[in-house]
Amino acid sequence: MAANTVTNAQPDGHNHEVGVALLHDPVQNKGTAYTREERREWGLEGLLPHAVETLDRQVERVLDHLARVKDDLDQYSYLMDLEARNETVFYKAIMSDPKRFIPILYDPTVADACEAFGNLYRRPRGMYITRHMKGRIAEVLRNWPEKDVRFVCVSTGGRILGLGDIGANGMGIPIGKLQLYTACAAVPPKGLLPVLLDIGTTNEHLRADPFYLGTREPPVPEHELDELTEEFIQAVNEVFPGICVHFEDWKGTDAIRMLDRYKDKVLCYNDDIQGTAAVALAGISAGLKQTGGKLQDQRILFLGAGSAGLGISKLIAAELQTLGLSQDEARKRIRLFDVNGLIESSRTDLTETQKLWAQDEAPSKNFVEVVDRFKPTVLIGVSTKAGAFTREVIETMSRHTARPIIFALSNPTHKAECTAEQAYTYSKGKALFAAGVQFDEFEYEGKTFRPGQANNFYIYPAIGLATYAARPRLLNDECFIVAAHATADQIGPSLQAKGMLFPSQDQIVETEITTATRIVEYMFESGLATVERPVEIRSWIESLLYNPTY
Ligand SMILES: O=C([O-])CC(=O)C(=O)O
Ligand SMILES: [Mg+2]
Repeated sequence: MAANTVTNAQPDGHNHEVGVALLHDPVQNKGTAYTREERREWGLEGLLPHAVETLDRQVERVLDHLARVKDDLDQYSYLMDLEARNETVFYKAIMSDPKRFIPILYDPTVADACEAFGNLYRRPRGMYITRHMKGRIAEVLRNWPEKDVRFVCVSTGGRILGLGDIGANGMGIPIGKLQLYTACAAVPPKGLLPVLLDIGTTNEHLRADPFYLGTREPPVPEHELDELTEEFIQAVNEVFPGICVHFEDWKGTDAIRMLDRYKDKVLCYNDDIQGTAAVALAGISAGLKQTGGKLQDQRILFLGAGSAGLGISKLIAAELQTLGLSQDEARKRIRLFDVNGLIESSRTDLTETQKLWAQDEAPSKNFVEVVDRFKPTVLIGVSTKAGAFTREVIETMSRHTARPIIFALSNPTHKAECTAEQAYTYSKGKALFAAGVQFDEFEYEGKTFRPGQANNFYIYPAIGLATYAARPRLLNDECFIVAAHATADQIGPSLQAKGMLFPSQDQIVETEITTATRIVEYMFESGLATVERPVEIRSWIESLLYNPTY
């Protein structure tokens, strides 16, 4: 019995479990791949079936099983269990076919997983920090077994995808986002920590649900959230020095406030603001390469003026200023329209950030009228209003512009402002279209259209890999602009000919390494990096990558 509980110290200082404990450690476990010698050495004899398998055979079994599971959410659950048993097989399987597995691990399936979080729950993952731990957050973080944590992805659950406030059910998002650091950019999974900052929820339905696993209280007031976040930021930096904080899916106003407060003080970023902005900029740049237009000549209209819309506007304006426009001129190229109508200077309900975008012009609550008046060449939906890009909206836009660029970014699928089919049909095949989720190819009048997926997963894993390698002091907007251009530059002539706005997902790891290389070059040039500059950046980055193998 004793052999099953003792651990053996390894030369690297880590303990090598033995016996059943070894089979229950997902990082070390090799399952049926243990050789006969290893089985003898680690007390595993009799605990495994006879066959000794290769990693490839183990992966084949997983793929064979998944091919027979019809329901995406069942596939998701199977994969989560696999990760909890054997991390190597899990990553090897999903990295063997990222295009197939991104929609399972992540958007749109992760949306269903979050909504059913309390029902699907099997075992804890990541950390849950609540208001009750106030004053003791550092102590609580020390319960995490890994000491060299490099990224914490933290959500309050306050605005999960387009689903609104789902409180602690939102934990699926930090988990999924960090899995994509590894699946899309080969960032080693060991130092990735998902955190749900459980501040309560406005969602009364969930608070009354017997299976709900979060605090059943309304959210803490703003000043208390700010205190809790301040303590959290200090604590993660104290317990895990050099950590990068990735903010994800906070309520919009909280997201903007926290990013403004921390971006110049600690290593952090907000994926919904900066990652989404960069992917939108990448898509617009790629679209303009196809239409031959220039960014400074575009008129860009947003439906939705929350953290994503404001983040994209800010990044586009920053880019326009580098092209020579004044701040004023840059802002004039952009309009935002939200639930209360056009953002213009007579509005009295605007936040400080929204006011920056208010022009002196006639108020309007009619979106089609604004489309007709402003004549956008680029239309971006970040509203969570499914179907808001109606036939009338798209037809009106198409009357004024030869190749309308239309991005329906709200997700999951049932929140998108329009479908690919609608964008192509209403624009009579003229639209360059992308959505936050992947829509199928669509055939219109004999031509096949390939919708893009304008999702921040093209950006944040590369930002993660660059940060992992260069350990920058801070991340600034320029890092995201570099990421956007690096992404757009990877759509070669053959992809452009097919109307593609984003690189193919089949080679996503290669793509993101290329993007990360450009970001790291910028980090060295700008003095953000804190490590010594290697002679050859790309091969150095490649030497740091996670490779799922035994
Ligand atoms: O997760 C995604 O697909 C994009 C995203 O960050 C969000 O919608 O909050
Ligand atoms: Mg998000």
